[in-house]
Amino acid sequence: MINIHKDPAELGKVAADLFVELAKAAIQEKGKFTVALTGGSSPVKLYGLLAEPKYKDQVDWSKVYVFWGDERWVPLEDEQSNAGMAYQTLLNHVPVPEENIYPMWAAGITPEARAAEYTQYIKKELGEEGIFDLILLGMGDDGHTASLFPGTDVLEEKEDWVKGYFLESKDIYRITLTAPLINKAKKIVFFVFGENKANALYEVLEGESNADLYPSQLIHPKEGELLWLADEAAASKLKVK
Ligand SMILES: O=C(O)[C@H](O)[C@@H](O)[C@H](O)[C@H](O)COP(=O)(O)O
Repeated sequence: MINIHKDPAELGKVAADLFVELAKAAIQEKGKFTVALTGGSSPVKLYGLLAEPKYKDQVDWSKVYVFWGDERWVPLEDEQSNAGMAYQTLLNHVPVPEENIYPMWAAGITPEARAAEYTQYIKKELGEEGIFDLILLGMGDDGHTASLFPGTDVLEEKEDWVKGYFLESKDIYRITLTAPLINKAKKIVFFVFGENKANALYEVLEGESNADLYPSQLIHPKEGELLWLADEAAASKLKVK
């Protein structure tokens, strides 16, 4: 399903309401809410809103467990760090216990080994099923999502939940949840803003199926729900709205 809104500010509010609603429901149902955050610029508005009293005060943050969909392999202080951005905009401003937060990057370990460790953290908090309550995703103008980039081997992954690998096109190590894990989630929400995403959004949703070229096509929850939140600019090439 796709929801198209005027601009990113409006979409931020829709996403913040949804986050609060899902968190409350999960906490009421099973005593915890598990979420994988996205990096990039798209979620910044959402994180800022969630840190405001209007939203913050509605969530029992002691029962929120925070993971990431992907990370650039840099320390948290680096301006490229997805976790660093989430701390600055959200996590430093809400009472979520530090032990509930699982950044992907860690010192003194390879991205590949960290991927195996991260899988264990997911199992510890989510159980062997690995079903996130919510996974937030962005999409690049090349159709990548998380660190599932066009033409990379990680797109073929069928078993592992987390992978660390060297991304030649960006000259950096990445660590990412894989499509098989993401697709187990109860709810997956994509944020897509801006005219530069219009072509990729059209190709992913209405173009021919080619997940090697447009990896966001790999995202189809098995039993959960998929929601695309787009602004008018990103949705401008879609035929079905
Ligand atoms: O670490 C990353 O690079 C991301 O998680 C990536 O998948 C991102 O979500 C998209 O590139 C969209 O980025 P923007 O929101 O900045 O357009």
